[in-house]
Amino acid sequence: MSDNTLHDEIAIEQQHVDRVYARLARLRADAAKAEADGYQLARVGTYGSLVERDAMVFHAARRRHAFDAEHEGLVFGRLDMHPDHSGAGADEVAADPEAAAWAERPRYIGRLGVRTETAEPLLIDWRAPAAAAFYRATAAQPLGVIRRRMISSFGEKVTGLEDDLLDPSAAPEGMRVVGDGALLAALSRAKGTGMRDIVATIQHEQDLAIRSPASGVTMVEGGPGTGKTAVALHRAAYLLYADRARFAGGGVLIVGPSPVFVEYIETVLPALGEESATLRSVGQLVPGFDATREETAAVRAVKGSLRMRRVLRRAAEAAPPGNPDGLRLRYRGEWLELTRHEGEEIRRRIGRGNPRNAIRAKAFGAVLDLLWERMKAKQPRLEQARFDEELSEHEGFRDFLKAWWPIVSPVQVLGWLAEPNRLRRAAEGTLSYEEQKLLSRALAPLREQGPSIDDVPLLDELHDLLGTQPKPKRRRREAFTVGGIREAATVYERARAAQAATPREVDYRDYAHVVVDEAQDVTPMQWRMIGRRGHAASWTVVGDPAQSAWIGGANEMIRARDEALGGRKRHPHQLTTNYRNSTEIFAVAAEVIRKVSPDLPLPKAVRTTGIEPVHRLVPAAELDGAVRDAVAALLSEVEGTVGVIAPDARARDRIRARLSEWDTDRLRVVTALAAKGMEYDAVVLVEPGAVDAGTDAGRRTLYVALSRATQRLTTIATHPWR
Ligand SMILES: Nc1ncnc2c1ncn2[C@@H]1O[C@H](COP(=O)(O)OP(=O)(O)OP(=O)(O)O)[C@@H](O)[C@H]1O
Repeated sequence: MSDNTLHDEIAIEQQHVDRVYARLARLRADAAKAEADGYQLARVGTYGSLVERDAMVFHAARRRHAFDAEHEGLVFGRLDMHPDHSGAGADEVAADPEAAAWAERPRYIGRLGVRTETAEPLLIDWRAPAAAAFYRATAAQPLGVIRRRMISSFGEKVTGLEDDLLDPSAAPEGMRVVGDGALLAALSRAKGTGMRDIVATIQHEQDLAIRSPASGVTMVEGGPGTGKTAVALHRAAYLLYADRARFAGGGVLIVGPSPVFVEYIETVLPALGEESATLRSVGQLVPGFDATREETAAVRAVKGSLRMRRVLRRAAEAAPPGNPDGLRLRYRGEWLELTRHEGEEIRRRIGRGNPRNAIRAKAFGAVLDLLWERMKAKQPRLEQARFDEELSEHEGFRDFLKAWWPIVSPVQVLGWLAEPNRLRRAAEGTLSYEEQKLLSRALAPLREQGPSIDDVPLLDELHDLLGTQPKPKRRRREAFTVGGIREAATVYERARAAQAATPREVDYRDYAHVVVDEAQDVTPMQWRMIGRRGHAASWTVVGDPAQSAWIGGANEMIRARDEALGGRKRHPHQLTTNYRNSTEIFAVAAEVIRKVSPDLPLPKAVRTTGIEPVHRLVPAAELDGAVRDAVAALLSEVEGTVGVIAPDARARDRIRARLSEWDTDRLRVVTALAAKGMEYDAVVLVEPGAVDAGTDAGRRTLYVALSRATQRLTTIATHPWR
């Protein structure tokens, strides 16, 4: 291919790209005008014109918003199709009648759909059925595509082209083919601090998972770097496009392992033009908590186990600390008494299996009834209503009730279990002595430091077990009545007011779709917490069992997951190519995981750099200095990010302090656990042997840590570890 050929072909594509941008400018101006006209209509003042105004303003504002969004690489693909458009696929035409209109001319694929004034298609949205061939066509199955072209741009200027000739026998004379691989070019680019969308280079197997049916459960598995997270996010965008009413209306929830991870992926959906999904890390899923503190694997195994349900139920039903010994008070010249034992009898009878905060009034009633029986015998002429009223006002009686059946919060009840004797009573027969010791110690920091990530599902469970105190009913004020006079309002204003009056509850639980990333590390108790928010949802669950650090029961985890997902139909997908690591880097990670699972099918890394990872062994006293040297070298060798991965939180904090002189967004220091799902151009892995710790779960975490880098990997150890 000569430079001239490329130059000529770029010029051809530039013409089309210019047409698209010109049309977009026109549409944007039209939308702004329609919005302004809509407001003008309001002056006319008839009811009909108000309704019309509402509709106009609403639609125009939405369209303008879509056109205004920044579109890096707005046009990124072109398909030259076989003239006999049956090649486009009968199914495709049936699903998208426009596919027929596209068969005759090149299809341009982009981030949104654009048409000419006469409704001829200029650009097709990547999520539309007619765009599927861009991602799915192969030389073996061209799906009617003769040439697939990837178009790279900078702003509105076309800068490069990469072609795949999929059906040479059908190529018309003079069809030119340029470039040598869009994917590899995309993969070799340095990464920024946030994940990028892959809309221009989605691969066949990924596209199948992205466009998997909207109902049921799409399960995506694959090794490190195979694009599971990318697929999950593009799938969310696809669902929001394919059935906006259902998914934007009900909401899409995306759950990731850590806040660092959420921060890493949060720009992908906006880049795809989607803002409406809710992203949360597992520690942030319950309103009011923003937990980041990690637990050791052993503590996670206890806190994450389904056995905690029983322990928590017992704790939720137990007498509170400071439970009074009994009640003894003087009333109308008589002694009224309730022994501690009687109080506990009532607690057992009324409290068992019931949310204690919600049934407080019932418990108080039971005490009053018992005391009334006694009083009645002594003062037969006293009326019960009078007795109830007077006693309820009695300060001594009220103090007793407050101490005997206080309103308690989930944090308080979980905190009670830090006390070994209390924990023993709740965990007897459920947790071993060793587990109890571990748990009570791990709960000690709760009060001072707030909950750990693995406390949050326990608090969520307790929230349901304890219930809430019923609020006294208030009369509802009508939204449009002010000072007793009903205001007239437009449909639009009413719709807006209705929305404002019923915003999504703080603890919204009715998501239409839930995406769970890094599912291999979701503990059974976390599955319950996530499941509560997706009772009626369809699901996308992505993960890699080989990267799991969970040392609790594997069956228990699957059972909890299946309970959350219910009996919905599963659509399994496997991803097999590692797009992140160079072959040299992935070879080191593969060697580690082979020790745990010799027969595990591993993904194939597609990019070779010729640069081998560096493994340094240093005396303990030189460890931190060696880390600093490695960081300094890598920051100058790669353009993008450098991740320093420490074996645990203590080492992370120490190293972070030693590296504080580099005040750059390019440098990140994380624990091996927090490195889950993350990606850096260069990685310095500190003390791999301490991550491994001689256990299978440790090796799997080491496998994760070793597979984070795209370009360079340096390990620094004080003991041999390979
Ligand atoms: N089709 C593609 N085109 C270009 N880049 C891709 C493609 N698929 C994946 N990538 C890139 O490969 C890297 C790994 O993707 P991603 O993080 O989604 O993988 P993963 O399977 O979730 O990895 P892990 O399990 O290790 O966390 C990302 O930088 C992503 O942008």
